[in-house]
This record gives sequence, structure tokens and C-alpha cells, in this order.
Amino acid sequence: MIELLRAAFGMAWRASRWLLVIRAAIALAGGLVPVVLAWLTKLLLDRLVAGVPASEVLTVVLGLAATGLAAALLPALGDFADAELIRRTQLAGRVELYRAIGGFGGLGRFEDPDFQDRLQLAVADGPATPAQVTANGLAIAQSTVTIAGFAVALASMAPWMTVVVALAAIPTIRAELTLARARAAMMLRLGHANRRELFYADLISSVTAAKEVRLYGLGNLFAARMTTELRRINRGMRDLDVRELRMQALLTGLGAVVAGGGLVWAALSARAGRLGVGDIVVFAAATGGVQNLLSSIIGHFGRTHQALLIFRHFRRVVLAPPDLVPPAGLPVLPVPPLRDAIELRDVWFRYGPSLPWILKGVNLTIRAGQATALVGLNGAGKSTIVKLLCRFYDPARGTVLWDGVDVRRFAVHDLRRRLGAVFQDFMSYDLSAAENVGLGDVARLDDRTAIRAAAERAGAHTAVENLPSGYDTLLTRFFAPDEPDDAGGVQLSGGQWQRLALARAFMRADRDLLILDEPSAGLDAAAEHEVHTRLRTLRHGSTSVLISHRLSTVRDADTIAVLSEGVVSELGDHTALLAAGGAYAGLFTLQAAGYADELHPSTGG
Ligand SMILES: Nc1ncnc2c1ncn2[C@@H]1O[C@H](COP(=O)(O)OP(=O)(O)OP(=O)(O)O)[C@@H](O)[C@H]1O
Repeated sequence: MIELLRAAFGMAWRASRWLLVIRAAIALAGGLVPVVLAWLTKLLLDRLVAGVPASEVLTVVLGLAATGLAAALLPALGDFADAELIRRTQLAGRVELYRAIGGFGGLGRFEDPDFQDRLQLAVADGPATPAQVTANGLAIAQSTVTIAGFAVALASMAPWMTVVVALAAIPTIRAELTLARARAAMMLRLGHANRRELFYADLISSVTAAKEVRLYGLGNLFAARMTTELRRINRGMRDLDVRELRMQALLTGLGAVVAGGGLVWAALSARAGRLGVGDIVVFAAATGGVQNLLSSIIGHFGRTHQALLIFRHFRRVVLAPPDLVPPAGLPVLPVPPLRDAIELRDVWFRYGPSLPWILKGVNLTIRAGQATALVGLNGAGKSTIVKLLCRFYDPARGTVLWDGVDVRRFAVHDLRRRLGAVFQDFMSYDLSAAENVGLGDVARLDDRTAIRAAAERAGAHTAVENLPSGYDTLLTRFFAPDEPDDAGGVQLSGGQWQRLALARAFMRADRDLLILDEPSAGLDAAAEHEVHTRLRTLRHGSTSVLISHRLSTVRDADTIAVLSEGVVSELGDHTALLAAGGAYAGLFTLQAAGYADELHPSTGG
């Protein structure tokens, strides 16, 4: 906890050291104000009772007015400084967090539900926690200053009372810490439910799901499921609130007994002439004040504790070790241009220790300068191989070799700079058409000539030029236009989006390996033909991996690998595989027969 505390203060300090110094000065002054007020009030009453000259009374009154002004202003100043501190620390925290998340090279962490819960908590609440810890810490310091002042006053009148008040605080401290721990644990436990609730809420309100939700009448079902999750969350929170209420009631009772007892003693002492009128004022202010402050300190302790527990999740995400590491002890190597081949050697892979093996000893050589096609039934593991080639995961066993070097020896971003890819589940960015293409090579994001050339290769140029603002057209209707006379965004069709994804990959067409996972699945027949003709020319002499269920589009690949039961079951070119009469030949004949039937329907009957 001390280490966490230090890290939280460190972050706030780095985010804004001057603000922190000013906030500390406000806390110190704010801590002294109640004590000064109580002493000035006692002084005023004592002087009034003693009948001193008016000028002496006036001095005290002026002092009281000035302290009163400070009492009124300081909290507002403190709140302002806290809010600014939170804003600045939150900004610094977000930058740190997103840099860390961006640094995760693989996909495994994003698919781990426990890590997701931690990530969501870190993203939603983590960045503000250092400022919360700091603000609560300063509030504790402020209250401690006040308590020290009152304790001196109380000890001079009734030392035993100081001890009783301090002892009465112990159960409160324990209770608050227990509650803080329970609150933080609850937040993590409710993480699953929160994510499910957000998931259903998004389905109900998102444009993407709107069609199916309406057609299948899913709105009520999703709303009911969302409500169930919300109820579960509310139940958890309510249980905690009830526990808190019960404890507060008990502790308040205890406080009232202590304060009441002290006041009875003070009143009896004043009656017996042992205490003056001013003393009673200071005594009442001190017992009430110390008790209030102790419980406020304890509250702040609880909140600090809770913020620290969330900050711990934030730190775990930020300080998570690299997820893709080179083999133990071996130095990282630069990635040389591909000269010979990429080889998967006895590669085994599954998506989690408890999940089934997807690849069970795949051996495959992707030769430089050649086109390799991967075919196989749904779920055979074709996209999984693509993900291993991009090193989104490392194989559980076996190796992926780049010209004979294990790809784990390379820095992952260096390796990826040498790849271009269209994924089956490609992205559609709510950005301009030019950016949707240019993102394929960030260094050339503003290079309109390169963007246009890539769009032309993908057969997307004419369609983009015909958009209301050409390449500058925003490809979304999600954002309202900035200018009133702006035509606003447009929504593309599925096939048009696919062409842009292809164009994005073509921004990297000169890279060492071009991966095309179903690059034409959403295209019409003419477009598909056109794209594949272009691809054929483009692929000529370059290294590519192509996945397609339409076997006519892979027939001219140099090598076709059939994936089945987790291994490469057939390998060769189209002619060899047809002649072998295996699974490929069967599938190809089936597809060809389908078209032949359409072209030459049986005339019988
Ligand atoms: N992220 C993931 N987590 C867990 N399992 C996964 C994940 N991605 C894929 N799988 C599983 O791995 C298997 C292979 O999937 P993969 O996407 O590689 O198949 P594919 O051959 O590309 O299929 P398709 O032809 O349908 O695109 C499937 O059974 C799938 O359920």
C-alpha cells in the first residue's frame, strides 16, 4: 500500500507540482481556521464577561471577521484546486494508460475476460485515482492540523476526554477500511455485469445492430437482459449501502454518547465554577470538532483506500510486462527483407489453455515471390494462421521462421512494418475516405498521390471521386457536420467498404508479405473478377497469402495448402491437387458443378 501511495502521489506531483503546493497551503490554512475561530470566540466571550474596553473587543471581532472570510473562501479555493488537479492527473493518467494499452503487441490480453474487467475498471476510474488519493490525503492533513489544535485545547481542560474521543475513533477506522475494501472488491465483481449491461445497451441503441434488432424483434429481449444485469448491479450496491448504513448508525450512536457525556461534565464543571463561559465554547467546539474531524478523516481514509485499490488495477495494466517476448535471454534482431521463405514448422496453437487445439502441428512454407493460398472448411484455422503470421499470438509449440529466424526474435512492430493485410473482419473507420485508405501507412496519411494510387488498385477510386467531397468525404453519418452548409457524411455499402480495406492494404503493397483474408467476400461478381485480376497482376513476383472460399480465385496460386483437422492435409498447385483427387478436388468439383448446373440446367422432366 505504501508503494501504491507513493506512486499515486508521484503521478499527481508529475502532473502538476505547483498546483499541489498551492493545494497543500490551502489545506494547512484550512486546518488552522476552525481552531483560530474557536479561540477568538472564547477570547471575545471572556473579554465581554470581563468588561474590557471596546477597542480590545473590536480587535477580536475584526480577527473573527477575517478568519470567517477565510473559512468561507478556503473550501471553494480547495475545491477549485482539487478539480484542476483531478483534470490534470486524469489527462496524464489517460496518456499513460493508452500508451500502455497501445504497447500490448498481441491480442491475447484483449480476449481474456479477467484482464478485460481490470482494463475496463482502469480505463473508467483509474486515471482519476492518483488525484483522488492526493485530494483525500490533503483533506486528512487539513483535519489533522485542526485536530492537533483542538487536542491541545481539550488536553488543557480534560486530558481524559482526549483519550476517550481518540479511543472511540478506533471502531470507526476499522469499519471504514472494511467497507472500502468491500466496495473495491464489489466494483471488480460487478465488472462482468457492467460489461454485459453496456453490451446490451449498445445493441439496443447502436446503428450497426438496428436492422437485426428490429427485424427479429430483439429490442425487448435485450432490454430485459440489460435490466437483469442492472438489477444485479443495483442489488450488489444496495447490499453494500445497507451494510454502510448499519455501521454508520452504530458509530454515530457511539459518537453521540461520547460527546453528550463530555458536555454534561463541562456543564457541571461550569456550574461548580471550575470552567468559564469561553472554556465551555472551546470545549464544545473541540469535542464536536474532533469527533467530526475524526470521522471525516476516517471517511477520507476509506476513500483513499478504495481509490488505491482501483489505482492498483490501473498500475497492473500500465506496468503489465510485454505480452510477446523473445525466447529467454536471446537478443532482439532487426528484421531483414524476406529473401527465401516464411516457414511454419510443427506449429501448435489454441486460444487458451482450456480451449481445444486449433492447429496441431502445421508445416507450411510460404516462398518469397510466390502466391500461397490457404483453403479449408469454416473453422479449419486459416485466419488463425494469418494471425500467427502477424504475430498477434505466439504458437504454443513449434515456430514461425522468417528466412530461418524465429519471428519471436524480432521486435513485433518491426515485423509488422514488413506486412500488409486485409483481415476478414476488417475495420470501417468513421473518418474521411482518404484517411480510411491512408491509415494503411501512417507515414503517408497525407500523401494524396499514394492514397489515390492505392484506391485505383483496389478499384475504389471512381466511387470515392463521385462522393460529395471526394476523398475528403466523411464516411459516417454518426457525426453531425461542423458547418451548416456541409453535406455531411455518407454511408458506404459493404462491398465499397471492402474495396477501401483493400486499398488500405495496398498502401503497403511493396511490403515483404501481403495477406489477403477473404479480400473479395463482399464484392459483386464483376467487382470480384476485377479485383482478382488486379490482385493477380499485383501478386506477380511478390509474396502473398490468400484465403478464399471461392476456389476459382485461388486456382492460379503457386501453392495451395488445404487445412483440415489442424494440419496441412494437401499441398500443391491447382493441377496437382485436382489430379490427387482429395478434399480440394472434391470441393472444387462441387463448386464448379454448381455453376455448371446453373449454366446448363437439366432438361429432363
Ligand atoms: N479469438 C478466438 N478465441 C477463441 N477461439 C477462436 C478465436 N478465434 C477463432 N477461434 C476458433 O478457432 C477456430 C478456427 O478459427 P479460424 O477463424 O482460424 O477459422 P477459419 O478457417 O478462418 O474459418 P472461416 O472459413 O470460417 O473464416 C474456430 O473454431 C474458432 O471458433
